[in-house]
Amino acid sequence: MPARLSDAFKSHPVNLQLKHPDFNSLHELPDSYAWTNNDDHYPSSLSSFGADDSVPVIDLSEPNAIKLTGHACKTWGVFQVTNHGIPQKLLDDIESAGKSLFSLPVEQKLKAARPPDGISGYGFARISSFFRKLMWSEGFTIVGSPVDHFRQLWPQDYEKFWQNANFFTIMQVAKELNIIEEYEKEMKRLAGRLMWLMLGSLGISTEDVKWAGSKGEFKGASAALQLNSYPACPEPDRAMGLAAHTDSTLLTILYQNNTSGLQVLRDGTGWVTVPPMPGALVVNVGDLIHILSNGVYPSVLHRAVVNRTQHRLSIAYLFGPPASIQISPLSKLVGPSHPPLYRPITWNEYLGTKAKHFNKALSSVRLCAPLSSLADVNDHNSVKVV
Ligand SMILES: C=C1C[C@]23C[C@H]1CC[C@H]2[C@@]12CCC[C@@](C)(C(=O)O1)[C@H]2[C@@H]3C(=O)O
Ligand SMILES: O=C(O)CCC(=O)C(=O)O
Ligand SMILES: [Fe+2]
Repeated sequence: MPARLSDAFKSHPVNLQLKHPDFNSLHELPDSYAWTNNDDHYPSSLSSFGADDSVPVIDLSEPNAIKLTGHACKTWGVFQVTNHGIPQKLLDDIESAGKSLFSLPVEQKLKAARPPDGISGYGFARISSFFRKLMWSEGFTIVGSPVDHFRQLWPQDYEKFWQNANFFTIMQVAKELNIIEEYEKEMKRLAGRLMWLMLGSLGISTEDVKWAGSKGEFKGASAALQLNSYPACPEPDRAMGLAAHTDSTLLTILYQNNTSGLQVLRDGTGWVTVPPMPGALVVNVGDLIHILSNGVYPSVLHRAVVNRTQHRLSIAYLFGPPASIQISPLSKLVGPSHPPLYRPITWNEYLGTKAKHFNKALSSVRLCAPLSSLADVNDHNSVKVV
């Protein structure tokens, strides 16, 4: 049987069974949440106010969207998209569904805690184990059908729930499960479209990517939905919502509510805020596009900061290939003058590598170490970007 995404961490369990706090009851920042510059692997304070250095916004209905996408991937690794075809109603609905999940009592959420060797469930971000300090956030990871999740995450409650709940509650939960399902379906379609804008701009066509299917529809693709909640924080300048990382995906589509917090690290500039734009979605280049493109489209280092007054919510659709397909630099992009820089690796194997090496994961699959004089500035893991 081919490997499934949900098995990715079976051989790399991570123990994060720390009790999650009730953030709303904390009126000052506990020491365990107070970050200093030394606690992050990357510079934390450099903030950019440059008005002309802002993340590209691409209107997907424009005829030159493909060119703009290629340029954004090469120079930023992140862009926002408008006219993407996801109905505003669905974005509003998924935001409400996310809010209602996070507003459950802590004990209820902890019943759905992600097991150490699992991918799905409630808890701190997986990468938390690489830091001495805790992040000011909580998350739900959903892989596959939300109905199966409901059953798996709250097994004791599942049968009882359908037997005892009143009509209104049942309708409410059914509606939320439906919204998550619909959101996953729409995101998958958009992810496929974005993949072809990215690959197309590199001169790659559907025949070049066998696992994309004959119509390039990425039928066997896998994905995870990550709901992130960042409660208002009494001392935002000393806290970290989600520490700097690149996504272990092909690409990530992120919806953020109207509160800013997402920042990307830009060479020579520092941390640049990706401002929330009503109706727009953020697209990140992940490590697997970095590999497929042989480093031409570098994955983007990003993080989430928090604020004093507003609760922030983000929903990331983490899109990847079928879990057991080998990903390697596309043959059209390699040749005598462009040797392949990365060895073939499956998504599951890469997730395991990330669980083990975190920000050294990409360089650990690199074939030839860059000479210091030819340092690959696109590889965050070999060169510190300051
Ligand atoms: C498919 C994925 C991608 C994961 C692991 C697994 C499920 C959850 C994803 C995230 C979501 C939050 C940031 C991150 C860094 C984390 O800690 O969990 C992501 C990670 C990755 O991109 O590496
Ligand atoms: O909350 C955000 O803006 C970032 C979330 C993120 O980076 C992730 O879920 O991978
Ligand atoms: Fe991310």
